[in-house]
Amino acid sequence: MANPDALSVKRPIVWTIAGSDSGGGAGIQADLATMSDLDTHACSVITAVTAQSSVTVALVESVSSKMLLSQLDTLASDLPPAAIKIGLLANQSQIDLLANWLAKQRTNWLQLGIKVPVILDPVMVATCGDALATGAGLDFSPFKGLLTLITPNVSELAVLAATELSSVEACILAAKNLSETLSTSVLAKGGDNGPAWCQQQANDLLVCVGVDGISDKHQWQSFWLSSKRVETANNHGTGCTLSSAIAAVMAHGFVLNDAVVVAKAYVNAGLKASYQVGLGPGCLARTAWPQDLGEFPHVKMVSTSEPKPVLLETSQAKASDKGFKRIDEALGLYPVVADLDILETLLKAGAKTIQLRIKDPNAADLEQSIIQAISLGRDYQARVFINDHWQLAIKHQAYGVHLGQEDLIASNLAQLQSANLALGLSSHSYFEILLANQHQPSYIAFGHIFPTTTKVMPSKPQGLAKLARYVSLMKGELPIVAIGGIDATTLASVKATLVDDVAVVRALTQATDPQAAFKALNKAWQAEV
Ligand SMILES: Cc1ncc(COP(=O)(O)OP(=O)(O)O)c(N)n1
Ligand SMILES: Cc1nc(C(=O)O)sc1CCOP(=O)(O)O
Ligand SMILES: [Mg+2]
Repeated sequence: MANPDALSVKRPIVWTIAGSDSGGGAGIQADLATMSDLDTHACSVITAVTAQSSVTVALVESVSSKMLLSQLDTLASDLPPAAIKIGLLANQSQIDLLANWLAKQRTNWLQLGIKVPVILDPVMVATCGDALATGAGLDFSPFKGLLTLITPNVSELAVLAATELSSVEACILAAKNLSETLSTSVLAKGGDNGPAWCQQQANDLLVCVGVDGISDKHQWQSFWLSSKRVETANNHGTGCTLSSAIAAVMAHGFVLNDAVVVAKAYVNAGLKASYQVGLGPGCLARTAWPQDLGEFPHVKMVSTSEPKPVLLETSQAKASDKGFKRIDEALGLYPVVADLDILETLLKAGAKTIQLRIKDPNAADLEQSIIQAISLGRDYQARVFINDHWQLAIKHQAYGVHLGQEDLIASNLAQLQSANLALGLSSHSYFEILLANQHQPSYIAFGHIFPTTTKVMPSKPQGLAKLARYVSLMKGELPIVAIGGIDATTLASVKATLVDDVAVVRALTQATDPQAAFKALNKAWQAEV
């Protein structure tokens, strides 16, 4: 069970609707290789056949409307997609036909309660510089409201926006305008050497529009995703690989923001292992689901006061100065409780880490409760974390503070760090793990693993397969604490993912004998797998 792949029940179906690249590095060929490498079953709808090598596109022939439609209908009846990637559309009539078809299917799927993510890579030119689509300016507006994400590179964005993108601000504006015009999230890719402002490193801009299952604080926001540029000439098929990886990861049930960062890590790893073939740019290698944190991008929310992406050298140096207190002993079974009686009961039962979580900021005896919880922690030599109320935690010198991603924006982390408090941060996705990890907290909580009634969550239950993926990504970096719906019946399966620690609320607070419940659960947690 430690191997996340072993937890995938079956290969979800992903479609690529794109053109054939006879050279094998891009188009349908790159898409199928990527989708298969990322544990999905790939189906193809071919829009055009290209006579293409690494140095030239000799001929492009689009398939007939009849053939395009027949491929779509034939697949839909037997191999319905969990996600769709659209690449080369050879002419305007293909755009119109596909948009019409998608609009009808979308209604059918929605009636069945199915939402199929659609990722459009607006391919216009091959890596060798030759044009692939015919017609001066393709009009993608028929796709309005039908897409989940569009992934133009900076040059394609400039064509779509009919303007030069010579500054960061111009790029942000064009991406936001495109997101409004097509009612979709946008990933504007700065990976190819483009304007001067994006040559130093690879900066992609993600504009989030109505993304399912993410924090309200990230909705409608834009983020810079920055990676060091991988110096290689072998970049043929990078855009195809990225967009098909996004579709494949979404087909596994990850939210859009996660799919984008995983796909970026996949492309970075693929570029590093890329190989020369033919006389022109060679191809990306297929390196399977990324498990190396170093391949993932740095994430920065765009604000009007700080619109520019970070300079990676500087931000990495800063992060290492900023690390929060390391926790030497495992947190273990970590109860999260709302009052002092149960806090003391569980300390008596042997809890060595515990959290006081009082959600009402106007609770009459809030400060007094916090003082007493901290003092009880000292009496029982236990680590007491205070949820949310970081100023009171500093004032009364708690062991640590637990904050959500939403709380991060309103908290002063520098103050917490200089007071030498430990910091736990919540996360609910790869994307939030990256954001949390950039603050170098003492641990990262990840949830909710199973359904919970303790709080209303914007995200879906993550399940064990995702938990195992996050654990394998973060092993050796920081302790990961699993939370949400964990009880005596699920504890063993959570432990089998090799997660470091587990936090529980109801399994203890709603037990008839919380002390006995703690002892039993703790024994099960401490037992060898
Ligand atoms: C260990 C642990 N993990 C997650 C949470 C949730 O924290 P947060 O996202 O701040 O939500 P609230 O608890 O404040 O509702 C937690 N408290 N503890
Ligand atoms: C407080 C909390 N935070 C979560 C997160 O995923 O961030 S899940 C959660 C509730 C956990 O309660 P129970 O153990 O009763 O399911
Ligand atoms: Mg909180």
